[in-house]
Amino acid sequence: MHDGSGLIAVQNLTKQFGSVTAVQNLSFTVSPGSVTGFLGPNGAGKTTTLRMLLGLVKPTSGTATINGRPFHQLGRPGRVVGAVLEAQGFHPNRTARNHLRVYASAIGVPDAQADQVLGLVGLSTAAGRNVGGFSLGMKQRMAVATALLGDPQVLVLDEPANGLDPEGIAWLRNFLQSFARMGRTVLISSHLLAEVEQTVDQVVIVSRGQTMYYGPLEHLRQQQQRRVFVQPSDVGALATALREAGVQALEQLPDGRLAVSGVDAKQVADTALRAGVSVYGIQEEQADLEQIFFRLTSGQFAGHAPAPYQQQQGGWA
Ligand SMILES: Nc1ncnc2c1ncn2[C@@H]1O[C@H](COP(=O)(O)OP(=O)(O)OP(=O)(O)O)[C@@H](O)[C@H]1O
Repeated sequence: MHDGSGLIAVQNLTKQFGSVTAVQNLSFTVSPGSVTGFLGPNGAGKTTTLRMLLGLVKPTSGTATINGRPFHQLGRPGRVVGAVLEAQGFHPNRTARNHLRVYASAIGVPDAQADQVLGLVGLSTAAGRNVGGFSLGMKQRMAVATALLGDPQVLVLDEPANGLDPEGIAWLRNFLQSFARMGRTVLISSHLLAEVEQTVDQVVIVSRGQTMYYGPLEHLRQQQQRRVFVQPSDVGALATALREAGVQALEQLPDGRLAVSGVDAKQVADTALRAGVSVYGIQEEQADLEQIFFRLTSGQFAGHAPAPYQQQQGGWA
């Protein structure tokens, strides 16, 4: 039973807890048929935003709507949006099936739906087992199953990949992508880009309650300045030729290579050829999304880029 498009719209959303601004003027939309990653480091305001979307926290200003309505105005919200906000408290001595039946009755859907959603998350064979004995990955699947009970148009999951092993992450990815392909809407939060990189179509990256980037992950990658590392026979001559060609972002590395920003390898090689400089090696740097993510979200690095050619050991934070 779906009474709308499944569009999530967050507009100029702000939440102030006393002197703490948890969310500041946040805007984004999530369209049906896509999986959107809601990314940011711990404390960035992700959970607060999702709680406002789900009617659990009142915005200080701005709006968060599903199908154009705030949560409390959705007729039968359990049928419109399924959500998992935190690692769920499961009654350890209750079977998976019974746990789901309790929730099914709470949102007014038939008992049979419990077995239906267990099938969807691959837990049919564990239906009669106590949830207390489930692995973390199985509990995450149970949480997703609970969110699916009302056959919702919109799925909102807070850190669903948290604690999942690679197999669990692969399962989640396939599941969410096929759910979205049915024309439904999926919004998942994570503080780790790598965890959801393969799953999401677009991302909303937040830091300190504000949007840092909103759009397809691929555009983010493309926006980053490329760098070319070149090993020339004469660094000085190539640097001069590149400057004459209008390239200013050059740096000589201690190992004798030249790092050139904002051009591709072909342009550098052509310039070297014209200047009569031999090229012994040339390499284009692949933009590392994880590093881009850290640059966008780490306040520490907000005002300046890190020393360009230092080898990064174990991330930026
Ligand atoms: N009920 C509350 N009272 C006061 N401050 C709060 C409350 N809820 C959240 N905050 C603060 O708002 C900010 C954003 O928190 P939030 O939990 O939304 O971030 P998050 O991005 O979900 O982080 P995490 O990944 O750690 O869950 C933090 O500074 C947090 O301490």
